[in-house]
Amino acid sequence: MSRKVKIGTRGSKLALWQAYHVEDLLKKSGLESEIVIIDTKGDQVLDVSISKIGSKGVFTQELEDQLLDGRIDIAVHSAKDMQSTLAEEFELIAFTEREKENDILLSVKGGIDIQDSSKPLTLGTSSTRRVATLKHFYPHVKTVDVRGNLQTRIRKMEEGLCDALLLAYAGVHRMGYDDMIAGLLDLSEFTPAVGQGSVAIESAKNLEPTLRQQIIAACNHPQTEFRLKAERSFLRVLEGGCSIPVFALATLEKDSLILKGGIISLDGKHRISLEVSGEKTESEVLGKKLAALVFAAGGKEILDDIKKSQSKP
Ligand SMILES: NCc1[nH]cc(CCC(=O)O)c1CC(=O)O
Repeated sequence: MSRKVKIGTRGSKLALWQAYHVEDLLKKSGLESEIVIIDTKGDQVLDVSISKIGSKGVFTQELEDQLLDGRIDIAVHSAKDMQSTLAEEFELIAFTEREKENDILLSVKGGIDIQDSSKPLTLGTSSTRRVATLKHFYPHVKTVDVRGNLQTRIRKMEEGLCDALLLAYAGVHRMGYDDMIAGLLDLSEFTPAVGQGSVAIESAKNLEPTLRQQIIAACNHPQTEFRLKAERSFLRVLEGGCSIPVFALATLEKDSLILKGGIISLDGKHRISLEVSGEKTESEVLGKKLAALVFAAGGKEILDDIKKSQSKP
């Protein structure tokens, strides 16, 4: 019998759900675990835009410190919140089975239809990708910035800040708000953020090899891993932090992987979305290939413009 796996997680409700999910997967494989809640800088400054405090590692730094000194064995994250490039000492060892990767509309009132441009509609979101996507496909829709956890956002919506929230299905489903879902958005328009819908397990590279292997066997979903590796390889080239409207979605058809992805200008005017396909075992190569195509098609200019506008005070 091996020792208890120490699972590090942030303390938000979504993070805890994810940690319990990993705990369940470990348990099914006969691995005991305990959950260690770790407060991160990102948790302390929820009312400040993440792009203002610098997105790099605000939700991961404290977890990584504890991975390094062995206070925890693994850290559990929403895969989509993970930077595309980790520091040398760390790696993502497993990706849990992805759930529906769509964005959705969440509302307490009926009759929410983004197609209907005859009625005013205000959506709450704080994602640059979602705002830019709306500007591109649904310019009649107004957006309002809404932050905080799901419960807080729902309260703000109920207070009248917006008609509906635009969110990831995964988080809404995990928090048990399925019955408030007013519509699933089309993947070809609202192509999700890289990794959306899967939980990533991070470890230090010096984690004991047998334990590492047991955790992978218990938690990793190989199909999801192929998909996320392709998407993350694409993101790595685009260096898209969470404040850049980059999107990608890989799907598998038997052994071939289809990777769609691109970038949108902040004003929604320019949207580049391309597709590559090949063997699933070539996922990382496919990600780089797609990135090169997107850059060549004008993505480089869009990215440079966004970076320029965001570096202004
Ligand atoms: N951006 C924050 C975030 N990070 C992970 C999720 C949901 C879970 C997931 O997509 O895996 C969310 C909420 C959202 O985007 O609506």
